[in-house]
Amino acid sequence: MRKLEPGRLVLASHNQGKVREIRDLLGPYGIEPVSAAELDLPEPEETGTTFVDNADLKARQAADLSGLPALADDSGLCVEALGNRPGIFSARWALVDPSVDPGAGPGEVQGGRDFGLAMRRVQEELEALGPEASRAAHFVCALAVVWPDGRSEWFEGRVDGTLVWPPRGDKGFGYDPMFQPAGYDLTFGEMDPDEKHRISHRADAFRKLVAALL
Ligand SMILES: O=c1nc[nH]c2c1ncn2[C@H]1C[C@H](O)[C@@H](COP(=O)(O)OP(=O)(O)OP(=O)(O)O)O1
Ligand SMILES: [Mg+2]
Repeated sequence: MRKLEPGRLVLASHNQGKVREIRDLLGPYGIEPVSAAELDLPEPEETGTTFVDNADLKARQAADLSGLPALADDSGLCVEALGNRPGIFSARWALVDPSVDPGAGPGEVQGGRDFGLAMRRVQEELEALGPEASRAAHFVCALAVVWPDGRSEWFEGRVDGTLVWPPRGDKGFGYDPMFQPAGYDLTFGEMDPDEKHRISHRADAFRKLVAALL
């Protein structure tokens, strides 16, 4: 299997929180990816129906446009009592434009995102199910590496936990303040990055990527 080389990898993500975490996770291996923003790559429409599909399409577009190997991450929060929603729609539930139905379909990803709003949407849907509803949830992360010749490899990770309300902490991004991983008293929003990187869905997927490609 081909190996990743330092200085020759595009990171196909437009989410600054995610880019920071992926740089942290790759740093110990001497890989400093070029970001999609630095190359001025457009943000593709995420038309896939699974995390892996969407990670693949984001990495594929970046590899095609740059001629370099590309890495993408598609991830999200799956709430068990909500039939694993928002799932692949996790970023879209944060869209501020109320004309976008957050569960309806791919929609158009534009405008601001507000994760205070997205977390309230999750909490309101859980409250509507009544006090006995399970608050179990998990994060999923799918990583795709697409080589310039179009071949690809995929790695998936997961972390289980519970949703808390109100949200706590401002260290992470996205839904971190309402997610408390199993076995911990802190939410991801309250944890130092090093601690999150030991247990997160992204770290789990990265361990598999590192074993295969580094
Ligand atoms: O560790 C995490 N902690 C908290 N929230 C998280 C995490 N990981 C994913 N999430 C949520 C928020 C994110 O916005 C969405 C992923 O959506 P996703 O399409 O994969 O990413 P994105 O649109 O933010 O950036 P991009 O597609 O350019 O990589 O799930
Ligand atoms: Mg996205």
